[in-house]
Amino acid sequence: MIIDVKNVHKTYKKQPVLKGVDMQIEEPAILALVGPNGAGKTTLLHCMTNLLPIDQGSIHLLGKNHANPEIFYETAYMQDNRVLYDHLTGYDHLRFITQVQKMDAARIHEVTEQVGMSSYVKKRVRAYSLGMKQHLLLAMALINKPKLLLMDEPLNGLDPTSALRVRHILQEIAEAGTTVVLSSHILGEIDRLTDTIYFMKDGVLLKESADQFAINEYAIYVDQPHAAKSALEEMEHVRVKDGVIHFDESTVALARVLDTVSQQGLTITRIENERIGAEKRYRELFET
Ligand SMILES: Nc1ncnc2c1ncn2[C@@H]1O[C@H](COP(=O)(O)OP(=O)(O)OP(=O)(O)O)[C@@H](O)[C@H]1O
Repeated sequence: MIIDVKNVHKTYKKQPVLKGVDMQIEEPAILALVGPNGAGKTTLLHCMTNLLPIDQGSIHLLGKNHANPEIFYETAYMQDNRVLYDHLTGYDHLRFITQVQKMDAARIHEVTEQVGMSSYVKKRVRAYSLGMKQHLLLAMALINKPKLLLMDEPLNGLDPTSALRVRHILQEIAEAGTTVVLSSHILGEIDRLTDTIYFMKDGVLLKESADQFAINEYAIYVDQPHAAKSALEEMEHVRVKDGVIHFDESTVALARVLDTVSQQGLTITRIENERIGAEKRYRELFET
């Protein structure tokens, strides 16, 4: 089993945070950990990697007890940037890991190219932006080619190009057999990465598959926005805003909207389609 978390409890002083968490992963996959601030996501990741002791339950990663330090030859944990040392360079951080893990230093060059930080790897971390620090943390997490990669908010502070690059890297390593667990508040990005979401609510994990709640949201742009409004505003579940026709495919058939548009003699100039899953379910679970 890749991840076997059983009935884990964790209380800080008198505040219970994890109240019987279970997570069993048998096949390589990308899994998202989602929940509001303070729900306990970081606490769970810290417990999984044994940075925090658990009060009750058991945790095994890649078949080994999580207290066995050998797990770090095959597991990586990308934490937030407080683990970085300002006065050291990115290279120093990576070199330290290759030395401890007895890896060839040539791997540093490979991984810095992969995450796109070659131009500043020799600069001190104090001169890094938030996004540059995220790149370094990612390089540190990937350098030992982990079979299991745990990531706390890896998309924080990334510009759209970097976020795209990270998404591609995660998809690539997942296809090659690495299991990735990432916590994130960027729900649109989660929808692009995975269908398997663990929502953390009231100290336990609810496993959900986006297949069951995702919707296909369409936005159709036409050449005569005013005509679109009068032709479609009567249609149930269709909204026309600023001349753009919006609807969710589970409530209105695409063909029906397209027929109406063409009957009115309108020309479609653009169609956008977005899968919305994590965000919709998040609202149902946490904003009631
Ligand atoms: N060292 C600590 N001592 C006491 N309480 C703590 C400690 N660390 C976290 N907590 C509390 O535990 C709860 C869960 O915190 P945690 O950081 O795990 O949440 P999170 O889901 O990762 O939140 P975020 O999305 O804001 O990162 C919070 O109420 C927090 O105040």
